[in-house]
Formats: sequence, C-alpha cells, structure tokens
Amino acid sequence: MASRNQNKPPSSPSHSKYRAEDVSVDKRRRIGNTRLPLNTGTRIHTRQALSTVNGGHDIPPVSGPPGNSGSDCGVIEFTKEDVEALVNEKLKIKNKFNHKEKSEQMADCIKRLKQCIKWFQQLEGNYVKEQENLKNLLEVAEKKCNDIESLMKAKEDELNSIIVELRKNLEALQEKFAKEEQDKLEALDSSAREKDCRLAAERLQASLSEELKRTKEDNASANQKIQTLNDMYKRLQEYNTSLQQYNSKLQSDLHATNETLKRVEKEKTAVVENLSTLRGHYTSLQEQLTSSRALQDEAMKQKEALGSEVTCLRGDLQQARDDRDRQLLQVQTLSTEVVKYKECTGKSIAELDGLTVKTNELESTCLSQSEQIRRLQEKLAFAEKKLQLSDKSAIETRSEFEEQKTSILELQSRLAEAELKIVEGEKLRKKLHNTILELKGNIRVFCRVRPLLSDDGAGNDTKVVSFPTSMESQGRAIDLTQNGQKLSFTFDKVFVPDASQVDVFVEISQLVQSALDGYKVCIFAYGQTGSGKTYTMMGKPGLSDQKGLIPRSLEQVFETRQILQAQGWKYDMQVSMLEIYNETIRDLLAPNKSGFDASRAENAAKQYVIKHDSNGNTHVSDLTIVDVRSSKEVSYLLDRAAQSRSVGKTQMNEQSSRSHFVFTLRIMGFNESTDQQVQGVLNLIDLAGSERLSKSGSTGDRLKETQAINKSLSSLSDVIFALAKKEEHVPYRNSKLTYLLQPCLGGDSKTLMFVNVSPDPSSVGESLCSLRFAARVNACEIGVPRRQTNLKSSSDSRLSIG
Ligand SMILES: Nc1ncnc2c1ncn2[C@@H]1O[C@H](COP(=O)(O)OP(=O)(O)OP(=O)(O)O)[C@@H](O)[C@H]1O
Repeated sequence: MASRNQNKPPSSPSHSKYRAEDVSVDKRRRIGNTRLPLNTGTRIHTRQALSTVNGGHDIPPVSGPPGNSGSDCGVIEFTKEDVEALVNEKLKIKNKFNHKEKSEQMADCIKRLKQCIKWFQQLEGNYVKEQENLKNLLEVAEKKCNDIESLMKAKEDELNSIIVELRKNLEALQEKFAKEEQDKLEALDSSAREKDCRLAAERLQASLSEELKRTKEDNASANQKIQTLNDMYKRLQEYNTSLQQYNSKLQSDLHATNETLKRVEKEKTAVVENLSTLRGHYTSLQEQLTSSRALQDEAMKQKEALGSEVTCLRGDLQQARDDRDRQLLQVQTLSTEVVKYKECTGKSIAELDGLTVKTNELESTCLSQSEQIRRLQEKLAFAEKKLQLSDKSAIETRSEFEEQKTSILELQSRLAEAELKIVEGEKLRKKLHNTILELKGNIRVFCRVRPLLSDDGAGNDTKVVSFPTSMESQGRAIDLTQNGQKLSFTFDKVFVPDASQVDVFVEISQLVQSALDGYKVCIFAYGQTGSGKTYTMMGKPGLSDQKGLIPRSLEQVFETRQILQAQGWKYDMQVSMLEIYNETIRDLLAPNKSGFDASRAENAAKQYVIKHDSNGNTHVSDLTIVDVRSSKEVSYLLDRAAQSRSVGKTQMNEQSSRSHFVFTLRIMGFNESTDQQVQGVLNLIDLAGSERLSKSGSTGDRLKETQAINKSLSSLSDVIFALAKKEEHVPYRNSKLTYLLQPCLGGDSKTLMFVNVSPDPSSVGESLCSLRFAARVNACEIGVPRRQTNLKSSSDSRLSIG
C-alpha cells in the first residue's frame, strides 16, 4: 500500500479511482457472507451492482458526473457471472414488489443505469488512459520489482545466512538452555541445600548474634583493656625511653666504670705494695718498740733501785742529821752547863778537864758526824743527780715510747685503712665485674688452641691456625685457613698454644668467685675429640702445674671461703658428679659397695629424673650429693669419679671421653653479722668430643656412643640456634644434656664456653665446625645473670645440681 501511494500518478481521476477501489474493498468486507467472485472479464459500475444487490433501496441517487462524485465514486471490476448473479438477484427482488411500483422503480433504475452506463463509458475512456499510465507504471514497477527482487534475493541470502546463523545461535542457545536447565536443576538442588544451610546459618546467626553480643561486651571490655594497655604502652614507651637513656647512661657508666676498675686495680696494686712496705715498717717498728720496752723496763728497774738507794740514803742522811742535831744539842747543853758550872759552882779543874774531854769527844764526834753528814750529803747529791739523770732518761724513753706508740697506732690505722680500701676495691671490682657480665647478657666464649702433638699429622708443615696481632684483635681473634681461604673468628678471649693452665685459670677466676657471691656459674668445654677439653677442665693428673680449671677453681673456692670467714661468712659446700652416657645419666659418686660393675647395675636401676624448680635450680633425683669441707676432699671425689667415667680409645684420642661429664659444686653461704644468705652453683662440664663417624673409625659400641654424642651435641646446637634466633620454642628437652643445662643456656646464670681447637691440619674441617658453632654461641643472648641471695635454703637442696 505504501509503495502504491509512492507510485501514485499526479492526475485527479487516477486519484479518485484509487479511492473507489478502497471503498469497494471496504464494501466487500461489509457484504460479509454474500461473498462475490471478482473477475477481470465484464466491468460493471459498482453502485449499480450494489443497488441491485440491495433492491435499490439503500443506494443513494447519483448526483453529478461520476468524475466529480468525490468520495462516492469508484471503479470496480465485475465478472460476467457477477453481473448475471446481480441480474438474477434483481429479478428475484422484482418479483417481490408490485408491478406498478416495480415498473416505476425499474424506470428509475433504468434511468439511473443509463446514467451509470454513460458515466461508465466516460470512466472506461479514463480507464484506457489510466491503463496506459498503469502499463507504464507497471513497467517501472516491474523494473523496480526486479530491483526489489534482486534486492530481496540478496536480502534473502543475507537473511538465510542470518537464519543459518540464528539457527546455529539457536542450537547454541538450546544447548545453553539445556545446560542452564541442568544448572537450574543443580541450582535448585543447591538452593535446597542452601535453604538447609540458610536454616543452619540462621540458627548459627542466632547463636552468632548472641556471641556477637557477648563479643561486643568482650570487645567493650577489650577496648577498655586496650585503652589501659595503650596507657600502659605509653607508660612503657616512656619507661623504655627512660630505660634507653638509662642504658646509654649505663653504657657510659660502664665505660667510666671500666676506667675506674682499671684505676682501682692499679690503686689496689699500689695499695698492696704500700701495704707490704707498711707491714715491713710496722714489723721493724714493733721490733724497735719491743727493744725500747725492754730498755724502758731496765731503766725503770734501775730507777727503782736508785730510788730505793736514794730513799735509803735519805733515811741515813736524816738519821745522821738527827744524830748531829741531837749531838749538837747535847754539845750546846754541855757547853752551857760548863759555863754555868764555871760561873756558879767553881768545880775542880779535873772535873772541868773531864768535862772538857767529854766536850772535846763530843765535838770530835760532832765533827766526824758532820763529816759523815757532808759525805752523805755528797752521796745524796750524787744519788739525786743520778736519779735526775735516770728520771731524764726514763722521761726520754717514755716519750720515745709514746712516739713509737703513736707511730704504731698511726701505722695500724693506715694499715686498717689500706685493708678497708682493699676490701672496698674488691667489692667494687666484684660489682663492676658482675655489671659488665650482666650488661653483656650473653654466653661468653673463650677459644683455646692446643699445641701440636707428636701424634698429630706428622710431616705436614702447613699452619692452619694463626692469631692476628693487630691492637684491636690481639688475644681475641683467630684465623683458620682452609683450602687457601682464611676465615676469621673473634671471641672474648683466645688462648694461643703456649698459654699455660694458670693463664687460662686467671681469666676465669672471677667467674668462679661469682659462685661464692651467689651466682649460678656454668663453664663447659666444647670441641672435637682430642682438642684438649679434658686437659683444660681437669688437666694432667699428678702434675701440679698442669692442673686444670676444676681443681684450680676448687682451690680458689676453699681459699676464698677461708678469707671470707673473717667477714662473718660461713659456707656449706656440696658436690655431685654425673656423666651422660648414651643418653643415660650415671651417678659417678654412687657408693661402690661390691665392685664397679655392681655399682653400675645399681646405677642403672635408678631413674635420675631431671627437674627444674621455680628458682631455676636443677634437681636430679637419686643423685649422690656429698658435703665437702676442703679441696682435698673434692680432689679425692674427683679421682673416684674419674675411675668411674666412660673413656675409650678412638682413632683421634688414646683416652677419649665417651660421655659428657658434669661436675657441680653447690655453695650455700650465710653471713652472721649481716644476716645475708647466698646460694651459688658452679657447674663445670667436660663435653664428649664431637667427631665425624667416618673419621672416628668407630664400630659396634663405639659407633653407638659416637652417634649418641653427636645427637646430644646437635641438640645443643639446635638449642643455641633457637636462642640466637629468639625463637619462642627452644628444644631443651631434645636431649638430657640440653635439659640439664637449660638454666645455664637460657636462664640466669653466668655461662662460659671453651671451644677447644686442634692445630692439626687434618682436623681443619672439624675445627671450622667448632669455631662456627662457637661464633653462634657467642652471639647468643641468654638473659641477665641473677644472684641468689637472701633465700632460705630449700628443704630438698641436697638434690639440687644447679
Ligand atoms: N694445652 C695443651 N697443652 C699440652 N697438651 C695438651 C693441651 N691440650 C691437650 N693436650 C693433650 O692433647 C691430648 C688430647 O687432649 P684431651 O684428652 O684433653 O682431649 P679431649 O678434647 O678431651 O678429647 P676427648 O673428647 O676425646 O675426650 C692429651 O694428650 C692432652 O694431654
């Protein structure tokens, strides 16, 4: 229809025709049941035909020429049959009406038909013209149709391809649909499951809600806690800062203290020297004083003798004076009597002569007595002079004595002062030493290289061990050369092969002293078989200058105990010794009733369970603990233990220790004057030698021993590595050795490790392993040593080893 309108000719008749067609089509639709066949044969005017059909009633009269009829006019093609049918219809209708009316109507109808025919003819002319136009149009349309057809074909092809594609899509969609159906089923399934889950989830949600509620409450309290923790954190931060400041101050203090320590050490040496000279001076003064005292005593005796002599003389003199005075009085009375007699009585000359003789006698007696008095006076004067002299010498002696006394007192006070200074210096040194160790907070490591022995790889002159001589590393560094590569290690101290046992002991004596001060001390020797561990710890039996650390430490402990007694300290000492052989503890001091084997059997029956108490003390059940009072007693016990130890011959060592030897001295001190109590422990350990199975040449029991030794030493290194890495779990329980040493390795004790190294070039690999392990140990922080003081001795202290 749209395309027709597009091709519509511009003339009005054609325009009306198209409209008539429209109407006819519309009419046909309206006729409904009375469907009329439309053929291209006879053409009849539509209105006529319609009027015939409707009996001429409902057809409106034609007004004006058909061409001007506007919307009422139209052309429709009727076939002959259609017209006949109409005529028949007309006849039928004719019969229905009466004749007159019918004839009038007929006339009218004929009239109108005539008009119609006229109009129809006009239309026919128009129609021919229109037909030509239409022909042209048809051609154009055909052309266009062809174009459209080709276009359509193309479109069809395109559509076909689209259809194919769509089919494919459809198939895919169908597949997809099937899949989705399946998915849907699955989804339904899962939805059912989800429903269950949802129910469960709802239940869970309910419980979770409750939990959430609780958690919220917890959260609130946690928030509060966080708040307080934050506050605490802040405070801790502040505390940390202050600690850091304190630490830096301590570091500077430490530096200053080190300086002071050195100065104090120097002062101490000077004071000790001074003290010894003072002591010499004091002794000579004491001698002088004794001789002066003897002299004084003699002078006093002389003085006393002279005094008594003077008193005697004075008595004699007094007597002589009294005699003289009496005789003078007698002479005087006699003289007056003579004068009286001469004057008054006139006696005979003989009597007078007798009297004169008597008087003369008396006078001569007087004279002699005067002479005696004079002599006595002279004697007295001499005696008094002598007395004065002796008084003088006595005063001199006394002043000398006083002088000496004051100088002695002065010396004594200086001596006391010097001794006090020594005690204070010692205290300060001890404190500084402990502070240094506490600040260091790690296991200290000393390295000792033994001399080359005749048994070592003969004929090999290459030196694998050397010692750097630079200022900063002297005495602290060691270089090991392996395959031409030099590897350097630094430790707290390195002992060269020439170092004597005394040199080594001097370096650890302070540590031993700490045990008496109430610290736990642990010294252990680690190294390859035959590297000198036993030599370092025990020394060579029978040779006093080659005594090892254990006997020397004990001597020092007992000597110091003696010295500290003067300060009010009393010490009780207990010793225990054990060995760990093939992961089994053996009591080396177990009473040996019926021979060594019996003791071993008895030993084996005991449990020897290791336990640590809250004070960090280690207890081994059933272990023999012996009270000791002197180093001799301990030496005896050491000899006894040495006989019980498991030793054997290996390719590396003639007398190889096949077990770990643990010597423990427990020290309990009490000061009566200060009421102070200390508990120290000295653990001295000679570890079994590490060795490669291949190198040790072990077989049978030896192989088993070596495997057990290596296992426990590797446990020791695991513990050290865990400590070095500050891991949360430290595998102390992996071996008896590490569990026994737990307080020493990870606790609060002062620990020192000797790494013994052999200079034998054939042992360079083992030496390198030992040095690497020792370096790791040196870097390992184990906490701050704690002094055990003011503690009441535990009831079970006899079973404690550390
Ligand atoms: N510093 C030293 N001076 C002299 N001789 C030494 C020294 N160190 C070790 N020795 C000697 O080396 C040998 C092996 O020493 P020692 O038995 O102490 O080794 P070890 O490490 O204890 O061996 P093991 O682990 O097999 O028991 C011994 O003969 C010892 O006397």
